Amino acid sequence: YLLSRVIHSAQNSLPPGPRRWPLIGSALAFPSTHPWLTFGKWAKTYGKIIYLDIMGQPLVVVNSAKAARELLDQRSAMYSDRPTSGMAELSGFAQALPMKPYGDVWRQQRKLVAQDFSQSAITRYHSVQETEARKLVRSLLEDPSTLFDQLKLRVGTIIIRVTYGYYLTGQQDPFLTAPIEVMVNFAKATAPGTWIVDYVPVLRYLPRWTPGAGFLRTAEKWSKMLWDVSWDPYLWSKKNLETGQALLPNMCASVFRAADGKLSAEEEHHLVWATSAVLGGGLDTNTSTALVFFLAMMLNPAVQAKARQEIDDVIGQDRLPTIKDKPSLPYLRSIMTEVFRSNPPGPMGLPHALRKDDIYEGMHLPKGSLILPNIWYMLHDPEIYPNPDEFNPDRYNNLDSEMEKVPELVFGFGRRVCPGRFFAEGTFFAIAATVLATCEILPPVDSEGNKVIPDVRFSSGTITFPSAFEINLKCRTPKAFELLSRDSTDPN
Ligand code: HEM
Repeated sequence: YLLSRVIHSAQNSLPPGPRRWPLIGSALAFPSTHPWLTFGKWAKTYGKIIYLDIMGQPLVVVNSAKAARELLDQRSAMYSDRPTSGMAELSGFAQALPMKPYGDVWRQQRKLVAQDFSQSAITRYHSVQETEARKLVRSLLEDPSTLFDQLKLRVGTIIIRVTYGYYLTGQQDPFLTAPIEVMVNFAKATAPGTWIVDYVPVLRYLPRWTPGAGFLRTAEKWSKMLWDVSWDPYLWSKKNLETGQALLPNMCASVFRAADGKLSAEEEHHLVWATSAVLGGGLDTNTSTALVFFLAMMLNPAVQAKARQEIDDVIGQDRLPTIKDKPSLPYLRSIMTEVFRSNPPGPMGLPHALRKDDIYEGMHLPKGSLILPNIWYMLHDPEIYPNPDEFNPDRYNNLDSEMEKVPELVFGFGRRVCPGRFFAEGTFFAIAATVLATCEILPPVDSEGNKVIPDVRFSSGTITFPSAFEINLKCRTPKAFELLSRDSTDPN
């Protein structure tokens, strides 16, 4: 009763935001690309919580880490839902846990992922991550111009191997090319402000032949692709667990074993969509992170040299670093942190949805609002990170308590926080440590021997990527080259 009275009195105190017009609300002001940059600029005018209304759909942008913590973490029972209608749902993405509404099905799927990728369970995947990192560096030494393709291949190999026990045959393997294509659709389907049907759900009932209903045909096509991408590797894994071709351990096999090989139709459904979420969650995010790392290293030779020195001091040159060495390499951890801070792969995370009316610092946040955390701005707020555009791993003073604040934002919030965080950090560490221990990352040179420094832009969308750039890679010593050709046999 009290809350409803407070809400009533706060009816007129929605958070500030751009002007709202009748019917369309603030649709005209919604940025068509890179919304995190515009929302960040708006922080100066409107403050850290911004209210928009797109054709009746309330949207709340959260520009402050403190507010995100207080709302999405501390009030997580109210803030853990996802938007339930619109293009993402029409395209089938709401079947997999990242976009599932908060509830039992989400809980079942999430449990499967959380078990297999818990901090203690993932040590059994270390050797897969380390071996693929070595293969990556070897291929890059052969031809550094293949950086983008090789990264997709190696990150894809890791995630598909640990999820289904399948080892990719190469870059053209459909088990890799199909999910990459589906991730492009995912980025488009979930980009806020793109689809009118996200705000006017009744449009989904348009007859398919009407002008303007093209999005329905697109959604149908995307939905079919998603279905195949989710079921095909799962069915392969199920069949080949019996033939012995599926490599162990892997997530599907672990779930089968725990159930004595007998899954009900419902359990099988949960497993298919949970594994599909792992594939989707782990592919583009880790590729984007590793690309930003290579770019940052090429542009910052002094940072690179300092990291190499740390590895030489702590590990020496007779073996390669393994993921177990991470706690003893604080400078390398600062570099990883700075990579995440400078360009978080998901600049606005994933939208949460608010289940009930709420009041925050006297402002009314209406039930059903989409909550968009502007992670990018939280990590570029000059009051918290002075000179935010400078790549400076020293800003953390090697302190884990300072570093930790970055992944705590980059991997999302509350009950929806990324369940793949520690596995993702393992893949990233394996790549970063292996390449720094063995190579120098240099800019390419033109025909006259001048360094070519690329002008890199970042794409818009749910997961952001740097535009194409090239690197040069020089192996440090013959011994380093020799170490790279061994698989990691760490029995962890
Ligand atoms: C650098 C790598 C990664 C980053 C930056 C990242 C970031 C995120 C973010 C921001 C969210 C949304 C959290 C929220 O709603 O507040 C998320 C969700 C999710 N991520 Fe990751 N992620 C990464 C890697 C992975 C990996 C490797 C996996 C697979 C094991 C994974 C699986 C998932 C899943 C299943 C969800 C949905 C969780 C839910 O809705 O309950 N992610 N991730």
